[in-house]
Amino acid sequence: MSLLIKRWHELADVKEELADRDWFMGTSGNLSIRVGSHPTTFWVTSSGKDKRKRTSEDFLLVDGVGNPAEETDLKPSAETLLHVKIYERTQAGCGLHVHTIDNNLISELYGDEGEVVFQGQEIIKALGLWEEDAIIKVPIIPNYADIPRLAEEFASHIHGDQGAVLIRNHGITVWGRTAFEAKKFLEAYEFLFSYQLKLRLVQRDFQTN
Ligand SMILES: CSCCC(=O)C(=O)COP(=O)(O)O
Ligand SMILES: [Zn+2]
Repeated sequence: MSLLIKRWHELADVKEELADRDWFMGTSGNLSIRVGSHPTTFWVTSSGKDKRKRTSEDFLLVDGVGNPAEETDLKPSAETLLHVKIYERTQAGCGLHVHTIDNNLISELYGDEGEVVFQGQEIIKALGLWEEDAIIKVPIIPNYADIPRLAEEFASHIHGDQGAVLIRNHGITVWGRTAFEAKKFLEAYEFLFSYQLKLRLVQRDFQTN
């Protein structure tokens, strides 16, 4: 099997797993996987599709600036430019963007602070930080409607082959060296968000009773 096809299936499998979690509400979300580096090419989800369905039109191959690399009627994700920034600045192999209620709530609750900070959670080890007192900070950026502006702001928070940025009241974009790693990170972040929200609710109930 060619690398091109192998990566297509890898991304399709990740898409299926995230769909099983119901993380593609209302056609939201977009995914990408690197195919080449010299020059950069990657598979990216077609814009506006129901990402819970598995079809031959789910992904199209784009070049290093996000334009289709082959003749196609498919339109790359409206947010392809954010994936471009990841591959331009890092050796990352995969980028995942999902809208969940939890990541939207966290982005709104901590948006004015510009970041949300986690510490003292075992799941932080899934992000590659194994120290007992490891701290994880997720930047939160404004949801600019202008995608080049959003992509520039997003890019200012890319500092390595793995990372995550929350877009306020929009969603999260996570990247990693491989599709497996990016998915693992995404799941860990969503765990932390869900925990934090539930903790705040329980604490509030505890205080009022
Ligand atoms: C339908 S949600 C608005 C667009 C969006 O934020 C998104 O993630 C999906 O857009 P795409 O063009 O990638 O389908
Ligand atoms: Zn989005």
